[in-house]
Amino acid sequence: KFYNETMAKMFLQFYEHTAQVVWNQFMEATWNYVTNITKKNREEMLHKDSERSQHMPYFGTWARLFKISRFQDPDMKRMLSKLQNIDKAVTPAAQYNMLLAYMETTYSMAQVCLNEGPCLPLEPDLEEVMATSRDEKELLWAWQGWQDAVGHQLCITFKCYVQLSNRTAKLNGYKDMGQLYQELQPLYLNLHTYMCRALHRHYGSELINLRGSIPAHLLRNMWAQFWVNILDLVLPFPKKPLEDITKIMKSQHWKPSKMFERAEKFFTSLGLLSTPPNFWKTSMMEKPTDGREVECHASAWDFYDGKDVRVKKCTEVTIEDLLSIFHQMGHIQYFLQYKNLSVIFCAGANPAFEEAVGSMVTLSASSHKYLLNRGLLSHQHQDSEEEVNFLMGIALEKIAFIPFAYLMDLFRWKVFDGTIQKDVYNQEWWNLRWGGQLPLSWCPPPVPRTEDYFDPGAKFHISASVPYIRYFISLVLQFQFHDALASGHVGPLHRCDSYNSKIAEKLLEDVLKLGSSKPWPEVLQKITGQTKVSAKALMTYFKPLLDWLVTENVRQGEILGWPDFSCTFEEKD
Ligand SMILES: O=C(CCC(O)(O)[C@H](Cc1ccccc1)NC(=O)c1ccccc1)N[C@@H](Cc1ccccc1)C(=O)O
Ligand SMILES: [Zn+2]
Repeated sequence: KFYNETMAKMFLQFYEHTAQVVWNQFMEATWNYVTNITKKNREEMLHKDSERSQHMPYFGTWARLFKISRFQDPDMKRMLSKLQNIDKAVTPAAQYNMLLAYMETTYSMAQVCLNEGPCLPLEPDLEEVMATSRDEKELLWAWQGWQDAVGHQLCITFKCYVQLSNRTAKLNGYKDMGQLYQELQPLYLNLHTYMCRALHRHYGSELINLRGSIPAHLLRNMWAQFWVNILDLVLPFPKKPLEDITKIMKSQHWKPSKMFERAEKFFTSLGLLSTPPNFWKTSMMEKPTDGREVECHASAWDFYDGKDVRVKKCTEVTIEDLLSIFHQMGHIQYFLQYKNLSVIFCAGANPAFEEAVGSMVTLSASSHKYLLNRGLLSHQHQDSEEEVNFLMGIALEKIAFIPFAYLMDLFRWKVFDGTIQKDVYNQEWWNLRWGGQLPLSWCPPPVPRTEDYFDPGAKFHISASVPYIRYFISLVLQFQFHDALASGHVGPLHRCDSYNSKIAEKLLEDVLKLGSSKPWPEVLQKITGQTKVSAKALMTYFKPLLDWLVTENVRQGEILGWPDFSCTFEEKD
């Protein structure tokens, strides 16, 4: 075993230089593929991927020769220990990477064809139908079409992917998630109970059984993960509807570039960094119209050369996409802040931090104050009833998301640890979603689903094998960050807008610059003063809504608690 620090320093510098080149080339090749899906670009990406997959274990093995317990320098110790575990992150098998590419491409290219006439892709067409259609049959057509289009093709492939994955189930980290999930239950349960009654009023009892589930296609989101598009059906005070920001954006002739400029301006208003000039040339901000096939799911890209950062998004002019752009610019801000660190530390304190930075900013950007100042709202003030309506809108995006984000990786961990066998993937997915032992989101499939389909694959992160628990933790974390930044703010948390806040700058800058060079509890403490993720700030934010919901549910004589699972899973006929 080596343990002299000079040797280790040279080793790390050698790793640093080679890793930067390998990662930059891999990102470039992957970018070329996802923004122009062709056979040639796929082969080039897979070639660079295999180089990356070999580079990691090679240095991982070498790093294990160092006895880090003998070292003094904490950064050196942390770098070497990260390197010693680096090859666990990638599966070298080439056919594994080919499967991944195939699944992700299948998702991105899937379309639903009308009997006679065009075939519709997910973005923007099917998502538009799901978000805006008021015709239950049309919603069902789009929902079923998409599940079948992707689920059918991935059914076999996903089984092979699981076979090849050497992922060990990370159930251990799971226990404290369960604790967080329990903490949020009262909020979710009250919201769900209220939603059932409100939707029952609208759709009638043939579609909504009063004490239980809401069919997945009625929530106006392809995955029933956000319910904000049915706000008009469940508005607590219907006489005081919220202004339609998408309509206002369109009437003001917003363009995608303006949406990106506004998001960037928010970060610079906090004294954070602006994007480099090439960002505006190299990013893909709209779906190409030259016939290229692209992967539309939004993402932010770091090319590990300290200057090339990009966003890829098929932007539509809607408030949902504006907030999504804030989320992407949060990733970009992290890239810019940690760019001078060793490539080993060029990541967020943990994956949930990466997701929480941008989402935290959307909390300010969704505030009445920010939108009013930006000319996106005209009503000067909100009375208490309008405030409840506002909080309902945010809750349909953030609270409805809780069970979905929780079960996405609960499902995958059960698949990887063998609890869920491959002959019942689809049935177990739907059981988790609306039946079973955990009170989850109760959104059953509107039509019977069989094992000829793999419906989880209809969600990007399953097809692209992107972990999801990061979004569940980010949901709690973003409110904790928002609350920390609001420390100078007077008034309720949901009215806080950190735009131009100098306190925010102080808190955020030091933290983002740390990348993953420090243990995340230490980083959390720097922002919030606590070392634990806590749902307290989230519950404070929604307190006025929860009070209203409890009163309303009691008034309606609701019996809280699990609905009767009268509708059992339809056996395959
Ligand atoms: O998927 C996203 C946004 C895309 C992303 O920014 O999280 C993206 C996902 C992705 C895409 C391709 C490969 C890997 C991950 N993540 C990034 O662009 C990213 C993440 C970490 C570091 C750098 C970039 N949001 C989730 C959940 C969500 C999050 C926030 C608000 C609403 C909804 C969803 O839509 O279901
Ligand atoms: Zn993200």
